[in-house]
Amino acid sequence: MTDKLKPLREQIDAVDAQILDLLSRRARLAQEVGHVKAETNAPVFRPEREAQVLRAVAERNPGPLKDADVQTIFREIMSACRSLEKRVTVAYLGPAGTFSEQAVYQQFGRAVEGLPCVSIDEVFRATEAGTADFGVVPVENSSEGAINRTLDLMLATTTSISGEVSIPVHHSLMTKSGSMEGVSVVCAHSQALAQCQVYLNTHYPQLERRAVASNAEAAVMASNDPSVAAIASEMAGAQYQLGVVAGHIQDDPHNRTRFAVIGHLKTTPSGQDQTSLVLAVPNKAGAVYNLLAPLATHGVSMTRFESRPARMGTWEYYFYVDVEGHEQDEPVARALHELKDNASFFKVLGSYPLSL
Ligand SMILES: O=C(O)C(=O)C[C@]1(C(=O)O)C=C[C@@H](O)C=C1
Repeated sequence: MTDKLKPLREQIDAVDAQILDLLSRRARLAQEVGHVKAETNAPVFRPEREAQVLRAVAERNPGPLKDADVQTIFREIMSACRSLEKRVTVAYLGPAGTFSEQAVYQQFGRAVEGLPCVSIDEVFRATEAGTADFGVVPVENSSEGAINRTLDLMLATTTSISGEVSIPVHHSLMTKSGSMEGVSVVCAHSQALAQCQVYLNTHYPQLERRAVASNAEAAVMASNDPSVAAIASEMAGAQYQLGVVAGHIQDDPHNRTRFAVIGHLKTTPSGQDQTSLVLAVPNKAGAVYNLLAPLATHGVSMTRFESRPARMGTWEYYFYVDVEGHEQDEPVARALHELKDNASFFKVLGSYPLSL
């Protein structure tokens, strides 16, 4: 067996040496890009370029590695190269171990400075103030719908959206001991409790359910108190040394959360983009129909439509609309121009690459 392995391992060593040489060459090129950018004060993080690189890698992938795995490797390569130009700071809803932190790594790779914040408001504040270069905030969950606080703050602040990340959300029930003996309360973020209600009703109907600020906070509580069970990601459980009682307990096995990357960057078209808008119309019959007509006229697809009360006591609404394409793409630009004329309020939240 060893005789057969030896020559194969020698070949792997030789390939690794080549990979390392190529990586160093790539890193030096990124450093040069960094110098050029520094001269013109150009932004280091370019999500549209990174999306193009990752799409090209998947298209060129000859196998046998899976496209998603090759993309993960290249995301980390770009992350490390980018950090030679500048290590970007990204604010997210903490503490460490939340799905928001996972979303940060999914978008930026591991070579970033994560800035855990206590609330979604704080993520917006840190990003607006420039304490963080970017922020990552939850926008919607496939089972529970929109995260209203995020929608309200997108309307109210000067940040724009420069990317989106969608991640699978799998919840586990965890305790300090890995068993449910002596447990009287289960803690989690209210969204997670809602996403696991069928499981909890079936298996633990007698347990008190307590909503806390985040699933990671629930994990911290469970790590300090054997009477507390937490619902959180296994990543959070591992971070706080919890034992898993049951995994994948969310009612919807395909449960996902979409996150937005917010900042001050305006991205240029990547070829496969989406544009997010907030609109309002005067409260009269047919107004919403007329508002959206330009999208159909110019063949622009709407992928999301969400309404939020304007909170002025007048039964007026803001509409959060996502359309396919970049605001600089000709049909989108035309449609937006006409939409703006029909709307009593119009704000482009951002155009950004579709998540992979
Ligand atoms: O092409 C650039 O603008 C780079 O800075 C290089 C690079 C990369 O490593 O490929 C790194 C960071 C950017 O976000 C995009 C790409």
